[in-house]
Amino acid sequence: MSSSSARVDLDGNPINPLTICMIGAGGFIGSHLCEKLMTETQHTVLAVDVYNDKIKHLLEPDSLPWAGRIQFHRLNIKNDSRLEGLIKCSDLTVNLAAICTPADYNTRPLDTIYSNFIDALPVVKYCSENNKRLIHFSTCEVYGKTIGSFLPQDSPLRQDPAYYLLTEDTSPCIFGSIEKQRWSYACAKQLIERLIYAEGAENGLEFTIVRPFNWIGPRMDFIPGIDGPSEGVPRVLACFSNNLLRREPLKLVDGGESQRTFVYIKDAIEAVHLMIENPARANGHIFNVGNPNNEVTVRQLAEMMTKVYSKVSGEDSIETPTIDVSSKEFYGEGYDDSDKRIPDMTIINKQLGWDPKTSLWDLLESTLTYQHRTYAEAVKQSIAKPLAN
Ligand SMILES: NC(=O)c1ccc[n+]([C@@H]2O[C@H](COP(=O)([O-])OP(=O)(O)OC[C@H]3O[C@@H](n4cnc5c(N)ncnc54)[C@H](O)[C@@H]3O)[C@@H](O)[C@H]2O)c1
Ligand SMILES: O=c1ccn([C@@H]2O[C@H](COP(=O)(O)OP(=O)(O)O[C@H]3OC[C@](O)(CO)[C@H]3O)[C@@H](O)[C@H]2O)c(=O)[nH]1
Repeated sequence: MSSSSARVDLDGNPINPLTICMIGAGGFIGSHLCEKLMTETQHTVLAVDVYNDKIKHLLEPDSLPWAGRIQFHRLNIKNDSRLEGLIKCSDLTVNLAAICTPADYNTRPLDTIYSNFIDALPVVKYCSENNKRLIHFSTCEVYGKTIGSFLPQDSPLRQDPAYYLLTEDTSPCIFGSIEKQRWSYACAKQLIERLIYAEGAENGLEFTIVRPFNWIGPRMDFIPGIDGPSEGVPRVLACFSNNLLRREPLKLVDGGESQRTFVYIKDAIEAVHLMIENPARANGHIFNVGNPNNEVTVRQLAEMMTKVYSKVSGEDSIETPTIDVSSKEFYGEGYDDSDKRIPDMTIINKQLGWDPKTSLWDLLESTLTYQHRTYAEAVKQSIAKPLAN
């Protein structure tokens, strides 16, 4: 779609081109958000990250239709004095930068806490001091475990949505004990949310907080040994994709009984786009962004991915498609898990009229088609190499 000055917001007001400082623009969500802003709007993006592999296709060649509207700034926000200048010359800052892979939360808790709390502090401060709007990415993990998970297994109350539905302004945040270092991430995210909220209340910071519920799609994380470390453990979509590409059983942590709702990245990006262009409706709000209709256990996810991958690759599935592993074996000491995550969509629907559209089967079909096209050949070669030596 071509962008035009006639575009209007949800209240019929013309949308003026913005300059957006996007921190973490080189990651999974950032790459899709940059793509959306380049192809469908006239906004300019100052893309900040330490990596740019996932947005290279948007940065060059110079003949791209949006050339001049996206600039990459390779900087680490931990220690770079250029950050304040970039925030100052933007209308809006979107902060996506974080360590956000569960394998790191209990094994690198200090890096996790620094990344998700300490490193975000200057971003909040510069936005507040310079009267700049901030959209900050938090997580559904701030809810932790559901109230329902503490009820007896056979309690009929477990079926009552009041005991499991996660609502921005009423649900409690329930984390495990301190030695369960899994919660280092959720706790750091919760504290930065509280700080942003306090900056809004005391100093008038215009903010929106996003709580993503398992956004998945192409370019998520990495395939170990291909475009990431061989021993690295990415999030579940990439772990299972890697197993399917290598024709290995998918590993189900603690029986694969945890439940998740998965939303297609392209649906979720629509929601962020609406937040960017409708500040009067988005400011001061915390938004769940997920797809309550796409709930599965991790075991069901594994089964569905196996079927979809067979369809898109034309390969039969292996004889033993899944195996069970303990969380201690897979993630190490201090891992814990959220039992169930269903987002209440009332607030985002009321404020922005947003609803997710894509079914889990359809989103897996397009994502696994991408995974197969992008990685199958490289994985085959990496498997063949040691044999050839
Ligand atoms: N993908 C999801 O489903 C999901 C769910 C919950 C929360 N989130 C949150 O959304 C945000 C983006 O997630 P994502 O899935 O795109 O993750 P990602 O890891 O793909 O992207 C994060 C990006 O931030 C960059 N970054 C990290 N530290 C940096 C630093 N100090 N300086 C500069 N750049 C830095 C990384 O290089 C990376 O490119 C994170 O804050 C995450 O906690 C995502
Ligand atoms: O090979 C595997 C990998 C994972 N699991 C289990 O799948 C569940 C989901 O895991 P994952 O996608 O890695 O992450 P979480 O949903 O637990 O946490 C994320 O949610 C949002 C975010 O904040 C950022 O993305 C992050 O914290 C889980 O139960 C794993 O144990 C598996 O069985 N096999």
